[in-house]
Amino acid sequence: MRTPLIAGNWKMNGLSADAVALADGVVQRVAGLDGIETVICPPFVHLPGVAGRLSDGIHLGAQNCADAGQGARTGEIAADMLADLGVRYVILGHSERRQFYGEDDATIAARYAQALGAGLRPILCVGETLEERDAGRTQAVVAEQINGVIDRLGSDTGLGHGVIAYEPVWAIGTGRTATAVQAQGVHAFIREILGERQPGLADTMRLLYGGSMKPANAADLLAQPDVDGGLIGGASLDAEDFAAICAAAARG
Ligand SMILES: O=C[C@H](O)COP(=O)(O)O
Repeated sequence: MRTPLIAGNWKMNGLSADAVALADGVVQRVAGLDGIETVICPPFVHLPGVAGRLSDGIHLGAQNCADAGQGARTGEIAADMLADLGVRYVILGHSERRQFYGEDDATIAARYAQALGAGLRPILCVGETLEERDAGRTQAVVAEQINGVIDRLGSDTGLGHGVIAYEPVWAIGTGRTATAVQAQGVHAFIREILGERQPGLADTMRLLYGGSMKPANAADLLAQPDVDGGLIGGASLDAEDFAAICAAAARG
């Protein structure tokens, strides 16, 4: 039995007062929901402010962590610094990091290893561009992204207690969502990869869908057998919308 997980990725939005108000709005609406886990991932600078507002079952997440331990890495944040603030989850390999900051499988794997080492739960993002989907390369791209991390982590640790988020790049912030059937197809494929590479995790690892998930389409997506939750961008900036998605996950 996989507990549904709904994670809100606030991306680079909000000043400190906005972050606290949004966290309060989420806690107020989500705290009573049973049977789901909720994570909110504010920008780094808002982590301490938001940490003090959360209640049981609502965890703190970060949007990245460094690919090395503390030291000479200007502008980076080490995984143990995040753990020290009460962060439990960390998003890694988001397509915006891959696209705008050139993060590749090697750096993502190094970040993943750092996160596991600090006791954080990585949320590894994978997904194809529209061009890749149109060229029939969705499975190849997703497999390459997952295997690229597993190969570098080595068999001792593997993906550990992480989570995978399937986020088709063409659905992120575009209002264009993968259909429930498309999402389920890729999630089932990811489970096949896990079955081959990390058999112990194939049934237990949670697979999130991300890409224009909203209250209107959440129930349909979350009803799919291999969709165990969502990684929510735009809709996580509205406490009511985010709570409605959490409620759909709790009902499903
Ligand atoms: O991390 C979240 C994803 O990028 C999805 O963003 P979105 O819900 O705004 O499409």
